[in-house]
Amino acid sequence: MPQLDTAWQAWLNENINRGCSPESMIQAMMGAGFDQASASTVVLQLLQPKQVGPVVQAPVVIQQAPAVVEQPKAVAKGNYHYDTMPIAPGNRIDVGDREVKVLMRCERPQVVVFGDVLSHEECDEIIRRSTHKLKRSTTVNPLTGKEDIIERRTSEGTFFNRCEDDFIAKLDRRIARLMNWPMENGEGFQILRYGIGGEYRPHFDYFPPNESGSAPHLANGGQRVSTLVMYLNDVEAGGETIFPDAGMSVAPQKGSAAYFRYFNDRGQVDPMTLHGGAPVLAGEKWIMTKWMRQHRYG
Ligand SMILES: O=C(O)CCC(=O)C(=O)O
Ligand SMILES: [Fe+2]
Repeated sequence: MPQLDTAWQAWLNENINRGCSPESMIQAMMGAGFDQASASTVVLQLLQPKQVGPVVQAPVVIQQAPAVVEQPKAVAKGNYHYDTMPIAPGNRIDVGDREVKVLMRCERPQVVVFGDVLSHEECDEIIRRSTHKLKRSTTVNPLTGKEDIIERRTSEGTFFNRCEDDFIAKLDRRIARLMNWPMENGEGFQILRYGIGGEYRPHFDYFPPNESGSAPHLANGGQRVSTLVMYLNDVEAGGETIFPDAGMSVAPQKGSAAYFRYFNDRGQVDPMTLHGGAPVLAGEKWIMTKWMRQHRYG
């Protein structure tokens, strides 16, 4: 049976935050080799935030929080200090095996839109490698063995561990170079698929400062610093990445990506990076996300 390591922990937290049904998460874990009892216990415990005592003891937390956890500082909108982004200047960025186009830069909040981050073949390959993992998330309730009445999930996801094989390692190297941040500070790639009506409600990618639930996350790698959302297909209608407070949206285009940065050198987090995935109106939407941390992750 696989270990409930930090990658699984991150996966569970992301899916819970996105409102995925417990059945789909348990099913996905069973598909990856966990037995039903372990998967159900972990998922159901995590869904009971009030029971802080026993949940904190749950086996998913494999890292002890260091004595002093760096606390990112929450600042009011407008008080975030915009220091220099690590992204290289210019209209094109050499990332070693490819030239990425810069399509748009915004300074407040810090958002950059890139073209040609992934080739169409690479996008297809990522989807091909993910599809069978997602298929395991069916609507059969593993607790009862019966088909659940479908309450439409708004997205389904899977993960690739950092550098898990040559293909992923090549992408990891390229993305680290583009984000200009150490590859070792990156979480694994998260893949999401949204069907019609699927959305990701506005949220922050950083762990909320001053909330006890952030401590186990911060203990491994520190705060999230920046995000790269890569679009793996063209969406017929809808599915933009929206920044509601900045009045901005990025339309998904196969091979393009949206970068945003929300953690500065002063340890502040930027509330203007509130963002989400708008509902898919026609077709489907596939993305691959990379989150970079302050320190080495994993
Ligand atoms: O679906 C999108 O465009 C946004 C995805 C997102 O916010 C994330 O993966 O953290
Ligand atoms: Fe996000």
